[in-house]
Amino acid sequence: MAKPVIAPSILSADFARLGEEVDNVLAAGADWVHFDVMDNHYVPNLTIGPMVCEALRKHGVTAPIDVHLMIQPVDRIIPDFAQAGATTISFHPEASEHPHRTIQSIRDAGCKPGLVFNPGTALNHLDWLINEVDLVLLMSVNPGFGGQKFIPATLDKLREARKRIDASGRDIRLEVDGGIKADNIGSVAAAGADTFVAGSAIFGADDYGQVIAGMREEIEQARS
Ligand SMILES: O=C(CO)[C@H](O)[C@H](O)COP(=O)(O)O
Repeated sequence: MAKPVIAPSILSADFARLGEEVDNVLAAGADWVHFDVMDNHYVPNLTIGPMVCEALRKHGVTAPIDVHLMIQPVDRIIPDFAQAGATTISFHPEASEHPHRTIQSIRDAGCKPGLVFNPGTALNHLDWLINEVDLVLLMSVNPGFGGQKFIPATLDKLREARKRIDASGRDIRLEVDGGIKADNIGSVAAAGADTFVAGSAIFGADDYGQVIAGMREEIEQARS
């Protein structure tokens, strides 16, 4: 099983102090920075774009920046995010007219492509795209807002995604996002996730390091 990755979602960070918040969460043991891009069209909320990603790189962030596009259309912003320093770029296949082409353009831009599935979206897009992606992200809440409750049916979906990834024989991360806390991260790890996005559980705590360490312990226990 791949090394667990904890990716705090900056959606729940204090945007007035974003650079400092990201520095603090990485110093507290986070592996990646999860970067939620919302357009008030594909999802009913509006957040941040490539300029903020570039600003984090200029600030000195060297950790992987895991961009989750909740936007429609998808394609035209990809080169800008690559230029801005994105590491992975994930998108919702139903938001792209040509998901295979979108994946190709993410790779051509020098980033790792990922596919994202909403709670109500079947995994069928993996049938013909699993060999093209480096990451599969299952949403465990409906996208658009932090601080929502984890949807338990995600556990069965994670098991299904894990089977498909293992059968592919490829090195693909299985990421989960939405309502992840220390008290459910063990069950999502046991269901096959290896990459864990958490926003409010981390940025809402006084001690980021304590929450991240607690999450790691739960993951290790679930794997042992
Ligand atoms: O993509 C998202 C919402 O669309 C967020 O990353 C996600 O909800 C994380 O926040 P929390 O851990 O508070 O649920």
